[in-house]
Amino acid sequence: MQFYGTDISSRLLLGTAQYPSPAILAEAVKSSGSGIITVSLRRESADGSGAGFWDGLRETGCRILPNTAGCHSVQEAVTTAHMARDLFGTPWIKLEVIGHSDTLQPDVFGLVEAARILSDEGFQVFPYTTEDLVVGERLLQAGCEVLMPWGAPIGSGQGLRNPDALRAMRAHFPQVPLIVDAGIGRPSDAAQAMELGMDAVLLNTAVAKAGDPARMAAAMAQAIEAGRAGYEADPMERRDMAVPSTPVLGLAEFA
Ligand SMILES: CC(=O)[C@@H](O)[C@H](O)COP(=O)(O)O
Repeated sequence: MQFYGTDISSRLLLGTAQYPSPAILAEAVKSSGSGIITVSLRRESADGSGAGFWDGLRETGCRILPNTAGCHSVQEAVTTAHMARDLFGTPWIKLEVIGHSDTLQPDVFGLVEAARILSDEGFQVFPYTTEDLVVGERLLQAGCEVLMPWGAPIGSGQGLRNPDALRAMRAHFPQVPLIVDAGIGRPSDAAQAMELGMDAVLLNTAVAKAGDPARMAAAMAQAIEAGRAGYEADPMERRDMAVPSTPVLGLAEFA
């Protein structure tokens, strides 16, 4: 599996915010087996006081996917992406343009605009979007080669709110890498996303806020692997009626 031509070692992308300590974050990253971690430039200080934190992230050996979390306008997101490229030396950017402070849902109009600007400038954009197919198409036209539909509002831990729409997305964009981003609460949510045919899952709060983040990170990784294996194994169709699973041949008959 590749994102923008880069081979991906794990289908779990991990967020780095809200951990009780940098040491616990490092432990969680290690036990997740994740090869990609995402970091918010707006949430960490850009004046140099965040430098130790960013150095710690680099030491994990993971590829860094900077994000524009907290940006509410196209201009803010584009400027933040420029800072991220300077700081981390990567063309990758997880693009968030937030449209609503309560739901933290994407402003899909601003998102498409920002995606076009950044793609034209050579960025490889990972857009945090809704499951809307038309928006997905516009993002691809804007230059995105990956889509990141939300599972549920960021930080809510609600699990997949609209699995049917994610299934439709998979069918509509069979060749596009799809990463469910946000709202995962439990390993079963992550497994469900993978069973729907998603290529990867990005999550943060579920691990950072778990009682034992390292253990939860490992559980998420296992769930993602199991869900993917289940998808690839081509599950049986659901049936409306019972169908006996044990043969009746050879049973004794009583007159
Ligand atoms: C870290 C990050 O990028 C978040 O904005 C992301 O969307 C994850 O959401 P959860 O915290 O709900 O997993």
